[in-house]
Amino acid sequence: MEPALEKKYPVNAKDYKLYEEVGEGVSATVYRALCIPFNEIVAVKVLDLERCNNDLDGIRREVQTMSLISHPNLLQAHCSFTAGHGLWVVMPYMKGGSCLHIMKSAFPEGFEEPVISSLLHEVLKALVYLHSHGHIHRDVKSGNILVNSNGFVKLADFGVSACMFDAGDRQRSRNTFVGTPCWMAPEVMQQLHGYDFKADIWSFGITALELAHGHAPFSKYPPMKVLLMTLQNAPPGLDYERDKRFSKSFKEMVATCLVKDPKKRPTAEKLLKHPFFKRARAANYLAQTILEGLAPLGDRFRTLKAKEADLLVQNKALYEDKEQLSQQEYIRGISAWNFNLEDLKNQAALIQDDDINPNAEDVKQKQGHCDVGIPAGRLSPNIIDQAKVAPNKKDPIETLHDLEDSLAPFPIKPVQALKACFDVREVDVNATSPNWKGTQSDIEEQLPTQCSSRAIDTESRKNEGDHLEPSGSLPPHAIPEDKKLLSGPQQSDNVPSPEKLTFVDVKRRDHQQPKYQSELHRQKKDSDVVLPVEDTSEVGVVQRKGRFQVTSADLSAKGPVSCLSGTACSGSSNFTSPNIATGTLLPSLQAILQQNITQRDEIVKMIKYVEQLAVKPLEIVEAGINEQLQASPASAKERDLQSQLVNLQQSVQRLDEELQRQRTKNFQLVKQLSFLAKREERLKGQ
Ligand SMILES: Nc1ncnc2c1ncn2[C@@H]1O[C@H](COP(=O)(O)OP(=O)(O)OP(=O)(O)O)[C@@H](O)[C@H]1O
Repeated sequence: MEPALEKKYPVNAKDYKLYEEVGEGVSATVYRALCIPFNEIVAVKVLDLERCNNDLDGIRREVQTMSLISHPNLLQAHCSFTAGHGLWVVMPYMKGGSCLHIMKSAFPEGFEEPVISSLLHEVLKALVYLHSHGHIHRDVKSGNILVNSNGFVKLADFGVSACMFDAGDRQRSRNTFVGTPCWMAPEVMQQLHGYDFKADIWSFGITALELAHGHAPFSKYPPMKVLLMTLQNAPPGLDYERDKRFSKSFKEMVATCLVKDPKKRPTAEKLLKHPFFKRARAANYLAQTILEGLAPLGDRFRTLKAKEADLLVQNKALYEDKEQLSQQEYIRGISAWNFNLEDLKNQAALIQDDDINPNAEDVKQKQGHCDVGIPAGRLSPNIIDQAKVAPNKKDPIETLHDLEDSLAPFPIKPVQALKACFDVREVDVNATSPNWKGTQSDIEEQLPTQCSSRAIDTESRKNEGDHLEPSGSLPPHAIPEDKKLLSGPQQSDNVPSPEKLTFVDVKRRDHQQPKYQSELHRQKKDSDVVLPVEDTSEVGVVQRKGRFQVTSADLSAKGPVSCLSGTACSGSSNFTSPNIATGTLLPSLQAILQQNITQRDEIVKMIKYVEQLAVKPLEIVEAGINEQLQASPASAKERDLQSQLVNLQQSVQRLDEELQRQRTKNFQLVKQLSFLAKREERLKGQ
């Protein structure tokens, strides 16, 4: 441990004198500062708790991780404390700043290979340490690689790191969508099985390209487009004309990291043995090569900020263009993707015909070559065609459809991935729909059971605030029957298809309605597919996250809701209405009851199956977690199994909840049936 870290740094703001700004992130500003009692220059990262969007869990995680880790290549916090509505994190001052800032100031075309090797070698050592201690960094990028005045390299920013062995919320957070789109591994975007430390290896590969070119692949595109391109295109690599200057071993090293199948990526430990890192040189080499002649960090930061401002002024006409904004965020090295509706609207509007094409260079270089994620042969003709000819302009929803088709080889539907990107969660329709409340509609409340079952089957389902509910999906390979059980007509109506989704800014609805209607919504509204926002109110809300909801047209209170295939199941049916003949209702109710019983049986079967699979290994895992944290790192397979087991555990819990729900519904239906039967008898008697 470095001697400075053993000192007890004061935990009071008055003991620090803040100087100039040296960095800025999504929720934090970093200052050069003086620790007065020690007369020592430090960096103070001030996190604005109000700007953090209630992500206190994330902040806690960052501070916790920063103070627990201890490795020469990881930026460890000296201390942290709250001051006003800010959280101050005191850390060593890294005078050189981030590699991103160094590149932006002096190496716009990227670094030379020995520099890259030296930088990445240090980062890799940090990753080996983190992974062996059960952490995934999740935000590896040049903006988070800091260099001090002696050329020592430290990986920083644990704002989005996660612990792989954690139980509970933190474990579940591995199923969340965090990081920076350009550096984000496809499996993180896909959100199916969660992800593991191999996601860092992908980001490491992207960082290598960033250091080689001066920018990350796709960095000029808005996040939505980056998502599409990462999922659709072959992985980026060092195979362009301009990359001729790089060695074969560098190209190979990058290629091994940027494989879409995470299992095929090497571990950090294995990667460290790659011949490319034999070129790594000592810290003083870096100091001489990349730091010499650089202006002080504060000045560089100011210049970059001024450039950014200029860019904004110069592109006034394009001010609304998210590509510009995205670029500026990139220049600042900002990690998070800001999920607000305006972003969504602009991003959707930006997806044009050429947006989902691999760029010309890509096509030239990569046709016929596509990595394990989407083998070229398995690419839908759609994508291949797009690569060859310029298609007609399509609306964003159509584009999503195309994407859905073209991603058929992926185990997850892109809409699900996009839902994760939009960070919306599903809520129980019955609970939120005022039209399904009240005594008169008690029966109705019970009827659309299928509509709400989807709400349970989502991994983006979270409580408000920082608690995540159990992630939903069962590993398909673990339970082959799950497809059989959860697919088919019963499922189809539960899944809001892209054209049924409307993004609604709840908070702004009342006073900014015309402004916030997204392109997605407007276009569909025009074609009468989606209810006008005015009509949606709370009805049909299937997802909600913070102030955002996703509504489904099918859940309209005004129209009938076909929840069961071919079965009458109207959300607006009124059982007390004299217009409805009980004779026609009874068969329907009986059919629904039958469906419920069948479904319940399936769920019970599934629970049993999952329990059988899960119980024993889970005991072993629980007992072993502590050992693993201390002992040598588990193998990739072990980690994979652990991850699957946790998923299974969560699935059991989820299914159990669903079973309870179904039981209650069954009970109500039986009651209703007997009530109707009696009524019919009474009517016959009259
Ligand atoms: N200890 C440090 N010494 C010098 N500069 C620093 C230090 N820590 C951070 N910086 C600079 O401040 C920038 C923002 O810091 P940081 O990434 O930790 O903030 P953040 O809000 O977590 O940002 P993001 O989430 O966008 O990565 C960094 O990119 C880096 O340039």
